[in-house]
Amino acid sequence: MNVEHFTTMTSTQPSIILLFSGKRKSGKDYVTDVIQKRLTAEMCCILRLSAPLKQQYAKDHSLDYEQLLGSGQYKESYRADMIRWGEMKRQQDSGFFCRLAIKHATQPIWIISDCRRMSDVQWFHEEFPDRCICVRVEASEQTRSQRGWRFATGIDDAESECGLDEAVKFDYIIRNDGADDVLEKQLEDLLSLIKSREEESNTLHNIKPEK
Ligand SMILES: Nc1ncnc2c1ncn2[C@@H]1O[C@H](COP(=O)(O)OP(=O)(O)OP(=O)(O)O)[C@@H](O)[C@H]1O
Ligand SMILES: C[C@@](O)(CCOP(=O)(O)O)CC(=O)O
Repeated sequence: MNVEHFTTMTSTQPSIILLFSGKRKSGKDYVTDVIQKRLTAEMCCILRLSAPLKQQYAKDHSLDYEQLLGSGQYKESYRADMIRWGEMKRQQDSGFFCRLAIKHATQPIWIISDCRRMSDVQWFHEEFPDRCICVRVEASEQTRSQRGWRFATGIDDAESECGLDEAVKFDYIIRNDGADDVLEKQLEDLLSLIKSREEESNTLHNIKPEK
């Protein structure tokens, strides 16, 4: 699908928010990067709830923020402690990282690439009613293992990984087991869904496209 199909909005509010979730190494970053490229960085930004978390955690613990953002072993060795640290903050204020993550966003389409908890999904639905699309990225355990995933007790069986396994109705589920043509077809379908929801949302919120 061409980017011209999507409108440039004059509003400072987003017209659509894609709430992405998925297990470790399901390919959330990979898939969201491809979608952003299709929509262009002018139209669409990727926001990570874990970015402000990792930034503050890196500062407090004298760690390399860039490596915590990456997909390598460095991040994994701090994951359990980052989860603990983040949950302490969330207990005081469940929207803490959501608010920080969206602070500087100006594009009309937002991708939240790492929703993990019901409180994340609820926060966005409450703050931005009628603008959210819930997308799940799934890959088999075999595929995830090939990408470096190993089951870790206390991580893969905890809320950070399982908080959205039930009780969320996903608007779209992407199977990402590595076949390019299969992924491509699903991305086409998702882009069509985004376009139609964007039109509905703009009508509902009376947002006018730029001339
Ligand atoms: N469809 C794909 N084709 C090729 N490589 C892929 C695909 N999906 C994911 N990968 C690769 O698998 C690895 C894990 O993907 P990614 O970092 O996107 O997963 P993630 O769900 O964001 O993981 P985590 O949250 O555990 O860091 C990366 O090296 C990525 O490039
Ligand atoms: C600490 C944590 O934010 C790490 C997320 O890292 P990533 O999205 O897998 O790159 C997970 C969590 O918030 O429970």
